[in-house]
Amino acid sequence: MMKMNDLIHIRRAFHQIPELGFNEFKTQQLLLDTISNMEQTRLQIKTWKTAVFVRVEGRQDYTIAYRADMDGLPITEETGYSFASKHEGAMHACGHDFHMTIALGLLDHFASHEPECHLLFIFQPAEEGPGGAKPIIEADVLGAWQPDEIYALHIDPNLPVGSIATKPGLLFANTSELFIDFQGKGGHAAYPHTANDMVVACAHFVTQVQTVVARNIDPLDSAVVTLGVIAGGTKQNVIAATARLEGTIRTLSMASMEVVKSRLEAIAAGIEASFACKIAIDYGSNYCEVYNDPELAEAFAAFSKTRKGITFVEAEEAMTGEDFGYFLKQYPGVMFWLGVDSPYGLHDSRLQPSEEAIGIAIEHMVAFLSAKKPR
Ligand SMILES: CC(=O)N[C@@H](CCC[C@H](N)C(=O)O)C(=O)O
Repeated sequence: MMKMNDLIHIRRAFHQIPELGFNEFKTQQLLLDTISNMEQTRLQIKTWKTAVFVRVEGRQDYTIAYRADMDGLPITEETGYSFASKHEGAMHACGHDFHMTIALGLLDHFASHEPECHLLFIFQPAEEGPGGAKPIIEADVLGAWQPDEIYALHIDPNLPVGSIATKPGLLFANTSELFIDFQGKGGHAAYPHTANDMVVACAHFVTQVQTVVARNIDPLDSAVVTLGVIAGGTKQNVIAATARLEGTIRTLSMASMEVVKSRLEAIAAGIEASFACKIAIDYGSNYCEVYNDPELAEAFAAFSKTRKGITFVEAEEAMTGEDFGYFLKQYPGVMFWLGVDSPYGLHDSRLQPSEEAIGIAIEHMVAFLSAKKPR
């Protein structure tokens, strides 16, 4: 059985090897090595691309899945940790090192304590993009291992350690990535009349995008358009022939997603006309909302409220995205936040979640899954 020290060691090992979506090769190997040291009698293991699936045979013919995501982000770490990322320009800045460690702690427990229901652990690649849940479902990778219920957690830096938060129904937003390429005519800085400057066209586009939510979305609904990358040009005295924006759209309803996309396209058409350029919009990968099964979420909340050392918090809807939403479209289940009390937030190069939360989450979910009966 793994001890707390072993789990901290594993979390730090994951932390040092963050890998981007569908490139989680070392991460997959570390998962498999760790799982191979567990009691094997009731385990069945399979892999698909960089994903790992482990089924634990239980007493009742009812399967509860638990999902942990595996990928890191293209962020240069600035935590100052002795166990900081060894992969330059990549970091576990969204807590997936925690998510995997907690899942391993649970798996280790149930490998040597027969669970009431069958358990299915899903170590899923590419949550940050392009998305691993949908391809797993579409390729029917689970086959006969179909879950009856599914659960997952996400660390929450804003909540104190010992907190668990969720809500029935809508928890996270619909998302769409956004990649916008501007193509014009470059030229000499001193001859602007011979070119059409894509830095200026791009700047106009960025400014106009700020009206999309403010002037098209019902204030009682919610939407976000964030442009996280702006790039263009090659030299200070060369007029840029191209520019590129990268971002993401978040909406609580699918109707608002369609409104945002059509407004972006209308703005692009206007900029194309006024700057005599071409603009191509690519929506990359899209995630559906995360919608918790109301009955299961109420039951999970009720259980959490009975647990000593746990403070249950009624969550608000968040504009984060999660491709766990695709699993929840397929199987009833619950996603919840785990308090990790970091002074810096998710996707911050200084994210410092408290490792104390790992043991708390494992204990909580061991108790929950041990008490869980088929519906
Ligand atoms: C929990 C979390 O932070 N998830 C990510 C999901 C990103 C999806 C996709 N790459 C996008 O940017 O739209 C998030 O940023 O919310």
